[in-house]
Amino acid sequence: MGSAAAAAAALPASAGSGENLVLILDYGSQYTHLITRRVRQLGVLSLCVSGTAPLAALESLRPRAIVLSGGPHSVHAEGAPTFPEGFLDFADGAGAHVLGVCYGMQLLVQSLGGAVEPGERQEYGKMEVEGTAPSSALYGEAETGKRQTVWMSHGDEVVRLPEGFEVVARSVEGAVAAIENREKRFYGLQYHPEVVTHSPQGMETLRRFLFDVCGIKADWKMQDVLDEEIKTIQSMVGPDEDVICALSGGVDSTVVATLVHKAIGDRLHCVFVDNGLLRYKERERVMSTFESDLHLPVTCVDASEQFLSMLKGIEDPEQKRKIIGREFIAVFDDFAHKLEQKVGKRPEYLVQGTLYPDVIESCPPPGSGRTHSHTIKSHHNVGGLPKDMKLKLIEPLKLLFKDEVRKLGSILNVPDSFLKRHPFPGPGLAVRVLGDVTQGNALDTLRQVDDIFVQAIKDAGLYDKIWQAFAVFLPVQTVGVQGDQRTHSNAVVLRAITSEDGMTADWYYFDREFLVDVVNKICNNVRGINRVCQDITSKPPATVEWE
Ligand SMILES: Nc1ncnc2c1ncn2[C@@H]1O[C@H](COP(=O)(O)OP(=O)(O)OP(=O)(O)O)[C@@H](O)[C@H]1O
Ligand SMILES: O=c1[nH]c(=O)c2[nH+]cn([C@@H]3O[C@H](COP(=O)(O)O)[C@@H](O)[C@H]3O)c2[nH]1
Ligand SMILES: NC(=O)CC[C@H](N)C(=O)O
Ligand SMILES: [Mg+2]
Repeated sequence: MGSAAAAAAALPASAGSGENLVLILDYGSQYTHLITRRVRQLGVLSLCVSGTAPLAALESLRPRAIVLSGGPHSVHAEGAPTFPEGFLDFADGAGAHVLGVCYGMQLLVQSLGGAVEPGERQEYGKMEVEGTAPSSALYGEAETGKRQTVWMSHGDEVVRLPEGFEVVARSVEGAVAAIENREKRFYGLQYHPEVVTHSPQGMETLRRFLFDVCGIKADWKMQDVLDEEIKTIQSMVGPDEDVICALSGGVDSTVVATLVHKAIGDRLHCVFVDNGLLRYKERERVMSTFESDLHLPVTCVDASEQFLSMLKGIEDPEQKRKIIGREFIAVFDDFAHKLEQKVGKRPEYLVQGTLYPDVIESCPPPGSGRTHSHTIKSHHNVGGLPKDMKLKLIEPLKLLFKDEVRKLGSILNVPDSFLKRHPFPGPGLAVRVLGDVTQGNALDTLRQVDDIFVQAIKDAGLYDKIWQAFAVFLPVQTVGVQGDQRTHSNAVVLRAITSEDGMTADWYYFDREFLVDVVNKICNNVRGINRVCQDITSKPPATVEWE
């Protein structure tokens, strides 16, 4: 998975024939997914695939426009990623428009016979660029001679253009900032238009590229996504077939369950698994709110002993994730068997609330310098799935980001009390108790700390301002003094982040009074904790969860 072929296979019917599809080829920039998001914000479906994917996969997608992302490599470096073989001829033959961003532009220039060299100085951060050509398609005549602020992050620069190209903007330092070969439909930007906070006109440039240059239509709307997904599910699932839905009570599975229920009604059977790794009173909350607020019947399977016994003594984070992925499927298989006995036919499909970031992060594209083909972490519902699984997956949200799922949910009239919930990972507290989850009283201790922290955030009216907040249990004991007694107890960490989609994140800055109050509550109420720390690392370089 994670390859262009997988993306092609997952292409929803709502993507149409590709005539209004934008493909982002990833060369490892930390901003690649931002390009995908900006294009979607303009109402156009965009998909992100590896920049070194085989050409056949791109051909089947038939995109109208292809954006080449930035990347950490120099085009001269050994092993620097390059186009799929035959890419330039394919783009030409298919009439696709190609926009290279930073590394993408440098790769385009070098491949077409121009020259890229290490610049005399590097340009990092905000920079002024000036339009230099009235004929420019990206800027238009009105921008000629005008300056705009843009976000630069490069060491190499274009020193000679390939034949047929024109410089249409330069930085005030004189570096080539934008190029065009309108006849061949090749375009390049040395800066990052997708970083709109620092390139304020970046969105306008992307808009011009998509609509004026490529002639793409903004036809990607959440209502259409919903209608198409419902039709697809209805045609996939036979009229007498029952389907299982893995329901966690989180945003994604709630939206997906509501959507599939709309498609096939009561042939949908939601299963909520108590894996022993849930938060304080989570099971009770899910079971009571689902029937009362959403009118969706749910079966709760208590598999906590099964999960915890398999996790006993396991310290490696990836191993923990794989075990959890496997046990989830074992529970669903078992449920399928029981349902077969009841309804007379074995369910073939399992619905999951898998999102685009789960797929991107579980299976980074090969050649992407950001990850160097490393799996950052196996999300239990993607990379953690067993290879021999029998149930086939229905994952209608697989191409959506979290905020897009929230929009879809509101079209489906899912109440805000579900849609505004902070994300909670399927492996649950197992990725928040570092090391062996069964150590001592760790899980119960963490449940109490987490509940105090999140409740304090709600009481302070901060819940909706924060994207995700939780506590982490450290297998570390430190010395403290409580009630005049020496203690040697565990430390916990509080983590609260802001984010758009969980792919990048910043830490949330609490007032001193808030923190003082929370730390007091934790140390006074939770036995076995005498030290509280706050995680002030963004993503990157950290990830959101600790494991
Ligand atoms: N305890 C659980 N029981 C059944 N299915 C689960 C459970 N936890 C996770 N899943 C399945 O795994 C999928 C991915 O989990 P994930 O946490 O990303 O999504 P979510 O729980 O639906 O939403 P959120 O990210 O808001 O928590 C879920 O959509 C659901 O299908
Ligand atoms: O369902 C899930 N299964 C998983 O295995 C998993 N791992 C991380 N997360 C959630 O994903 C977002 C990004 O987290 P990371 O920066 O830790 O990868 C954050 O919102 C995390 O809580 C998961 N969700
Ligand atoms: N941000 C980028 O794409 C950088 C491209 C290349 N690594 C350079 O430094 O010029
Ligand atoms: Mg969840």
